[in-house]
Formats: sequence, structure tokens, C-alpha cells
Amino acid sequence: MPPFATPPISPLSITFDGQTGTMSPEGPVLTRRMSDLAGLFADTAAWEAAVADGDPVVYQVASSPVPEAEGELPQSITTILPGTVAGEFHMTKGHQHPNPQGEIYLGLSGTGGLLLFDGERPQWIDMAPGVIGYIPPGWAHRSVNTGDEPYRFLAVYPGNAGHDYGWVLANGMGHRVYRGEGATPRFEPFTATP
Ligand SMILES: O=P(O)(O)OC[C@H]1O[C@](O)(CO)[C@@H](O)[C@@H]1O
Ligand SMILES: [Fe+2]
Repeated sequence: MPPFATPPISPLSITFDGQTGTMSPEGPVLTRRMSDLAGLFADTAAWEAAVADGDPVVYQVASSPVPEAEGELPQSITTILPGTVAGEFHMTKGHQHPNPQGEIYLGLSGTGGLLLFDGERPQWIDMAPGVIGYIPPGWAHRSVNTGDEPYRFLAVYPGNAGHDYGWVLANGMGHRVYRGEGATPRFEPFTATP
């Protein structure tokens, strides 16, 4: 057995409900409200108005008990509620893994997308139930709800990958994703917020 800093946990069975985004047994549950997404939406005035108007929940992350520790493969289900800020779809903060390693997302319910950016090239993967989106090492990633119902996905990632949110604040994600005509999102090149 390699000398892990945290002893590996015991084998376990985890059940989940892709329609509600819950896991059993359950680990930490994280709620991100509009105020947690400071500096991310293009229209700062519209974002401030949404924060003042009840500071709604934008997404929740329900994790299994598998810890974020070296050698483990933690899982979480993220539920992004539908909506926009001045037309820009609800989204996760987005992050880089400071310890560059891959990650997989599996679409569970609703429709959305996975926006990836390596600092030069933005990429988009349409996500829906049954779709696996693969995030290679070195690609920042953000999820977007492009529909009118909650978008849910399961994430599985190396426990020592880490989360660097500052990278996305500094570099953006290459594109912004807006409600377009019909079901097709509209993409605009990222420009830094004022
Ligand atoms: O960490 P963010 O960018 O807020 O996005 C949340 C999602 O990403 C993860 O951090 C995994 O990459 C999960 O916790 C969750 O699936
Ligand atoms: Fe990640």
C-alpha cells in the first residue's frame, strides 16, 4: 500500500437519483448562490440586481462520502438551476486543476454543456442524459445549463486534482454562453468584465 497522507476509505456502494441530484450515503452538499459568482457574468449591473433580488441559488453540488484525498476518486452530482443573467446562462464558477489530471462528467437530467478552455482554444461539448464529457488534464472547465429545467451531471475526479478558481477569473473561459434562437446557445468571445 503506498504511503497516502489520508488512509483510503473502505469499499462502498453509493446509490444516486439522477432526477433529484441526491446521493446515498451523502457527503458534503455545497450551495452556490448568485453572490458566489462575483466577476463571472458579463453584465455586472444585472448580476448585482439578481444578488439584491433574493440572491437566488444558481447550483448545488452533492458529494458522496469519498474524500478529496490523494489516490481517491471522489464523485459529486451538480444541479444547475435554469436561468440567465441578462441572457447569459446560469453556469458553474469553473476551475482549473492545479495538479493537472483528467475528469469525467456524465449527463443525468436536463440539457447543458461543458465549456473547456486551455488558455487558447475554447471547446464546447453538448451534454444530455447518457453523454460522457471528458476533461483532459490542463483544460479549465465550466458547466452551463442551456435548458429550461435543472441540468444535472455526475463528476468523477482525482482526489488530489484541486480547484483553482482564480485562473478562470484571470483568463476567462474563451467564450460566454447566451440564450440563442430556439435550443441552440449563442457563443460570444470572452472579454474581461469592466
Ligand atoms: O467547482 P465548480 O467550478 O464550482 O463546479 C462544480 C463542479 O465541479 C466539481 O468541482 C468537479 O470538477 C464538482 O465539485 C462539481 O461537479
Ligand atoms: Fe474539475
